[in-house]
Amino acid sequence: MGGSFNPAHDGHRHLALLALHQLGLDEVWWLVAPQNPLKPNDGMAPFAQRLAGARQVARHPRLKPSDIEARLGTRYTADTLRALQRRFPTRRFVWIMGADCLAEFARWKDWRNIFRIMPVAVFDRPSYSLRALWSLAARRFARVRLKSGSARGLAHRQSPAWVFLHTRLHPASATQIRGDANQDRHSAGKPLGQESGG
Ligand SMILES: Nc1ncnc2c1ncn2[C@@H]1O[C@H](COP(=O)(O)OP(=O)(O)OP(=O)(O)O)[C@@H](O)[C@H]1O
Ligand SMILES: O=C(O)c1ccc[n+]([C@@H]2O[C@H](COP(=O)([O-])O)[C@@H](O)[C@H]2O)c1
Repeated sequence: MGGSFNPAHDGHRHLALLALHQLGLDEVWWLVAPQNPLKPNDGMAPFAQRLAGARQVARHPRLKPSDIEARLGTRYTADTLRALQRRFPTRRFVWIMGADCLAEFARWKDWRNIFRIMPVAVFDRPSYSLRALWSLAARRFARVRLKSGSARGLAHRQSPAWVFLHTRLHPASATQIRGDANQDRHSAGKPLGQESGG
């Protein structure tokens, strides 16, 4: 699974543990993205800080935050996944993401080929399931969507193949955490009693 992890939070851990168990994986690698090509650089914490945060949140021997995307020198997921397969030819990979990513997948570079490079597992996330399932990507690849009962063997399927898993939801979001932190900083600068509102 890839992410900005700006910052890492329990929603990432929730997603990774669901993927580990429901897909029957050996490990879940957290590819800390040097820079999401669709997100502004502004407000993005330094890479080392985001990686350190991911390591603190993961706290599990089989969840592996990694700087490999920075070392591979790739920025787009399609390039990263091809490079991973070249570097680890005997491993079987699954690309894991939350429903919000599927909802906007058609904006990613070479997104059709991501489905062809390796199997994809999408996990539900509060308020995104309808948008994800009606997205261009979901409709375009509807014929190769597997039933959720096939999730366990997904890593061994021929791509394109993907699943959408309706699972327990986790409300955490980095946008909200950054918003709360800004609010706290803002309130801290105000006289007592004026922390919220005007
Ligand atoms: N609460 C969650 N439930 C399920 N998946 C999640 C959750 N939070 C993040 N993810 C997934 O983790 C991956 C990395 O997410 P990311 O680092 O962008 O966190 P985020 O909370 O979505 O950040 P932001 O709000 O800045 O977009 C993505 O695939 C995203 O869909
Ligand atoms: O390849 C792309 O065009 C692309 C566009 C948007 C996001 N991504 C990747 O999707 C992952 C999730 O990104 P984010 O910022 O939502 O956590 C992360 O690995 C990004 O590099 C990739």
